Amino acid sequence: MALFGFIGAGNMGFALLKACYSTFGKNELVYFDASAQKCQETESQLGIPAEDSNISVAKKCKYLVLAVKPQFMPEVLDEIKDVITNQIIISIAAGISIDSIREKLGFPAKIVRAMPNTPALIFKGITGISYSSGSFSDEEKEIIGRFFSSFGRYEVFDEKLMNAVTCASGSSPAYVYMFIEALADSVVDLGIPRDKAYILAAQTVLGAAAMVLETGEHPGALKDKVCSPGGTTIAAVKALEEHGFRNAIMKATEACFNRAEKLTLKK
Ligand SMILES: NC(=O)C1=CN([C@@H]2O[C@H](COP(=O)(O)OP(=O)(O)OC[C@H]3O[C@@H](n4cnc5c(N)ncnc54)[C@H](O)[C@@H]3O)[C@@H](O)[C@H]2O)C=CC1
Ligand SMILES: O=C(O)[C@@H]1CCC=N1
Repeated sequence: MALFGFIGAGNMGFALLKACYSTFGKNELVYFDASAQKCQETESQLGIPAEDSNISVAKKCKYLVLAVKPQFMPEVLDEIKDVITNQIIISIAAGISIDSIREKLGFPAKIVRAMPNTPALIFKGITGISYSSGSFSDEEKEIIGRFFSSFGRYEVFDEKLMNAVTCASGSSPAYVYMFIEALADSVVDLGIPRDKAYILAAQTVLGAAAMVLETGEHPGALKDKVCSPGGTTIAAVKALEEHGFRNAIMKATEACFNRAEKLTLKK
């Protein structure tokens, strides 16, 4: 019997498997992916052979991580529902509510709904989590906490905020990469070599993010300290405002949230 079982070893499933491997060890992990290639890749990287089915994974673990796309959740839940007894389900699927999972399973299993992000692959993720009703023991909460800490930080939210969390944790790395790409392209245009452009842009994002987290100062105050009167930065800030920079981010969040709301499992 292993502590953790994974159904799905794609982008996120593999990242979480890898972190779990480092924290809990290979004897505490079982997994299966419908793609034989994913199973082979995971075995070659972690040295753990895949199980032969989702059922086998579900039967052999206490904490069952569902890491398939939201569209595949109904078929996976149908497949495993007869072997779920006291396992705790950890779902990372965008938009899929705790109630809709319980409805598919046919009973009120203990569920943790979570929204991690891809920096989990290098143990620098941020995950929003939400506990279902049902009493989680202190030991279960401790193991769940260690699991989510194994690939970065985590924060607990009321489930009604999980689609909003998705906009700021799960999806937002994509826009940060777009920002880095655009900033790098713009300085390549000014003659900076491309490799150095990515270093300048990415290290700036890393450093600015660390300033927010480590100083506790308001992001606006930190921005003001960069903007010398009549200087270069305020000229750039003015151009960003003229082009709707902040509004573009807010519109992105609105679109992300609306999509998450639409993904909820149909009965
Ligand atoms: N990619 C991301 O940045 C994030 C993704 N998520 C969530 O994680 C989940 C997985 O997303 P990704 O890893 O990006 O997708 P992915 O497509 O990379 O991985 C999903 C894996 O599930 C496997 N799979 C499909 N049907 C299956 C079945 N019936 N049984 C077993 N395995 C099956 C696929 O072969 C694939 O390897 C999604 O629900 C997504 O909403 C959450 C946070 C961030
Ligand atoms: O784009 C998606 O639907 C998934 C969920 C959050 C990040 N990737």
